[in-house]
Amino acid sequence: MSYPIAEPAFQHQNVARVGVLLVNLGTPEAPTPKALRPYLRQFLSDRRVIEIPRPVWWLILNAFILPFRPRKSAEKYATIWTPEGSPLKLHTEKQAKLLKGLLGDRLGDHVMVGWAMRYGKPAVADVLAEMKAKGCDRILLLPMYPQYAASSVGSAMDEVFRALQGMRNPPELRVIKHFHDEPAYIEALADKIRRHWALNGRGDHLLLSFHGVPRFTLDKGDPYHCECLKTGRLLREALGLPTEQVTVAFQSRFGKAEWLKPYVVDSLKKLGKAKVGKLDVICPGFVADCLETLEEIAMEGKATFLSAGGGEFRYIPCLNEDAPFIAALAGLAERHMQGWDLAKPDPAVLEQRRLQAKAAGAEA
Ligand SMILES: C=CC1=C(C)c2cc3[nH]c(cc4nc(cc5[nH]c(cc1n2)c(C)c5CCC(=O)O)C(CCC(=O)O)=C4C)c(C)c3C=C
Ligand SMILES: [Fe+2]
Ligand SMILES: [Fe+2]
Repeated sequence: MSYPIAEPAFQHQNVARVGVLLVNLGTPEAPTPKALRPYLRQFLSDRRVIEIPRPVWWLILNAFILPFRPRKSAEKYATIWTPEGSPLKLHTEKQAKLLKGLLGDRLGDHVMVGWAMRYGKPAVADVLAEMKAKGCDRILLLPMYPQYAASSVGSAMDEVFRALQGMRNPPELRVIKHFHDEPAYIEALADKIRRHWALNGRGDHLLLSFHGVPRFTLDKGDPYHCECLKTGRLLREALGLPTEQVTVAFQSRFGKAEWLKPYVVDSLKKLGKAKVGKLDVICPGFVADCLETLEEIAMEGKATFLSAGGGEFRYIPCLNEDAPFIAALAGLAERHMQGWDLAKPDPAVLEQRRLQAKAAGAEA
C-alpha cells in the first residue's frame, strides 16, 4: 500500500511561521437591542463568567436579563459608538497592526499578528483557522488583559483550547497569562499619566478603576484582586505618589452578589464629599477604551463625582495605540517566543506554504 506524500519537504524545514493572537472581550455588532441580544447571550452563557448552576441561571438569563438588558445596554453603547464601529474593536485592530509593524521590523515577515474577540466577531476559532491556513505552526496567545481573572483570561484560554481541539495537527501554543507587573506596561501607564500632568497640571488625587469580579472568586483562589493591587502599587511607586493620594476601586458590578470592593461609585462619592479639587481617573485594567471606560467612568462616574461635590473630573484614556504600550507588547511577545526558531524562512518554503494554504482554502 502506498501513502500520499507523507513527508512533504516543508514539514522538515526547521522554520516556523509564528502567529501572535490578540484576544479581547468582544462587543456587539451594532448599538441596537437586536445586536446586543446574541452578544449578551453568548457572554452570559459562559461558565467562566457566570458560575451559577445552569438550570437556575438559564431561567434567570431568559426570564429577567435578556428581555430587558439588551435595550438598556444598547442605549449606553449608542453614546460611545463611532462612525467606524465599536471603540474596543477599532482599538484592538489598530493595536494588532502596530504590533505587527514592530515585530515585523525586528523578526521578519514570517511573524503574523491576528486579533479576535472572545464573544462576537471576529471569532477566535475563525482567526486561528485562518492563521493556521496561512502557515502558522506556532501560536502565541496574548489575551489583552494585564491582570489574570478566570472570567477574562481564563475564558480566552478556554476558547483557544476548544478551537485547537478540533484540529488534527494543531499549532504549538504558548500563552501570556498576565502582564500586571511587567515593567514596560507599568512605565507605559506612568508615561501616560505624566503626559496628562504636563498638559493639564497635576491632579489632587489619582483614582485607579479596575473592572470588578464577584468577591467569591477571590476566596476560591482567583489571583485577580492581588494582581490589580500590585499594578496599583507599582504604578503609584513609579509616579512617586504617597498612598493617601491614590485610590484603587472596582467598577462594572453585575447582579446582586457582592463584588470586589471598594465599588468605584462609593469611592467617587467619598472623594466628591471630601471636596477633592482635581481628580485624575484612569482604568489600568483595560488596554483599550470601551463601554466600561468611556460610558461608565468618563460619563457616569464623572456625574457621580461632581454631584457629590467634587471639583474637576479628568479622565485619562486607556493605553490604546500609545507607542510605549505597543513596545511593551512587542517586548513581552518576543520574550515568550524565545526558543522558537525565528530564522527567516527560505523563499521556496514560503512559496510552498502559500500554495498549500491556497489548496486548503479551495478545499474548505
Ligand atoms: C478587564 C477585564 C474584564 C473582566 C475581568 C470582566 C468580568 C466580567 N464582566 C461581566 C459582565 C459584563 N461586562 C461587560 C462589558 C465589558 N467587560 C469588559 C472586561 C472585563 N469583564 C470589557 C472590556 C467590556 C466592554 C465591552 C465593550 O463592548 O466595550 C458587559 C456588557 C455590557 C453591559 O451590558 O453592561 C457585561 C454584561 C461579568 C459578569 C464579569 C465577571 C464575572
Ligand atoms: Fe465585563
Ligand atoms: Fe458597565
